[in-house]
Amino acid sequence: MNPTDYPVHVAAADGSDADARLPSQLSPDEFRVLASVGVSRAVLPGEELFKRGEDAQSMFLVDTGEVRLCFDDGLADKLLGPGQYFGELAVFIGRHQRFARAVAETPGVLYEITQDAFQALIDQEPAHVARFMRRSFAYLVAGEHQLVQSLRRRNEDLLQTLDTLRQTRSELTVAQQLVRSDDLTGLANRRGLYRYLDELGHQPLAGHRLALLLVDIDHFKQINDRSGHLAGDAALRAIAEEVRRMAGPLELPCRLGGDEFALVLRVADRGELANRALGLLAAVRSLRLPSLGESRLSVSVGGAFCADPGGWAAWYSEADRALYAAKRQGGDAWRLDE
Ligand SMILES: Nc1nc2c(ncn2[C@@H]2O[C@H](COP(=O)(O)OP(=O)(O)OP(=O)(O)O)[C@@H](O)[C@H]2O)c(=O)[nH]1
Repeated sequence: MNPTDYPVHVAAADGSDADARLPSQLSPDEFRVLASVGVSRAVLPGEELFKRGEDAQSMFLVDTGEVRLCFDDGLADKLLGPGQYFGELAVFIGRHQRFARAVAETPGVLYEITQDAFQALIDQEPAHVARFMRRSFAYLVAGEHQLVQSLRRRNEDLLQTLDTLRQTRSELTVAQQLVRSDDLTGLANRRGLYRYLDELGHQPLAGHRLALLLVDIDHFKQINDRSGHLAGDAALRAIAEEVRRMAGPLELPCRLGGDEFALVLRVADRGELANRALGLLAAVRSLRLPSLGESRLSVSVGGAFCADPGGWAAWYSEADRALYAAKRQGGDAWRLDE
């Protein structure tokens, strides 16, 4: 066999080939020549020949028994048997740190060849040594190539996993948005409102006051009864649109449930809050929905300023009191709880 034709078999980097054997099998002739400059040494199972990271000064031939090379870093171990060699870089390139740990797997006999002994062999048997080195380098290059391939495959797997994670994250974001919004109107729901209030606690208000407007449709039950549930839904969507239009970019329009909506606003003062509430009353009053025929829509609005966004219950009940004051007034009106 041509020296470079030796089948090269390197254990897979994923450790799937734990019992891989190096094909670095020496011919009896090569073994004899190399062993002639080595020192024979008997080893017992578990005996450590060198550690990973240790300064390398000699190479080894396995005469009998087996030796395990442990690379760690997720690479599979390699098991070497009679006629195989390892640690050869120590005699090729001189001092370097060992890549692996070598441990005797079974009782056996090894030949240890030092750098000086190898140097002497180069002078005595240049043709043999040249052939041996050529074959060893071919093996090392092929091993390196397989390692690069395996790292590339691993990298591709990682990129794919990353893609899947990104997709899952965006699906999660969509799912979170759905969980926090109302199906019928697309406005935030109660869960969305609580989340918004949580986040509000950490944001500066820049000279504004936080205010809540509670909005409830007047006589909505009658609308459903007279025009049907679908017409009622259309009315809810149309009013939701007006509530949404009334909200600025940092403000939250939401549907709390049934025919009740809420707007969390940032206003300068009472006057601005009144204008926003009156604007909403007027916008709803001017709605004309074909599905409602001659029936007109109106809402009642209750407002309250907020002392603490964490104290939602108190804030809500103040706005609710104002809302019912507006209802008692006959609806289509707004009141502020002061
Ligand atoms: N079409 C429709 N109706 C709903 C929906 N959710 C709740 N409703 C109805 O909204 C109505 C609310 O009625 P009430 O709470 O009595 O209020 P109201 O008739 O507006 O009375 P006032 O508030 O006192 O003016 C009920 O008849 C509910 O069935 C919905 O998603 N779609």
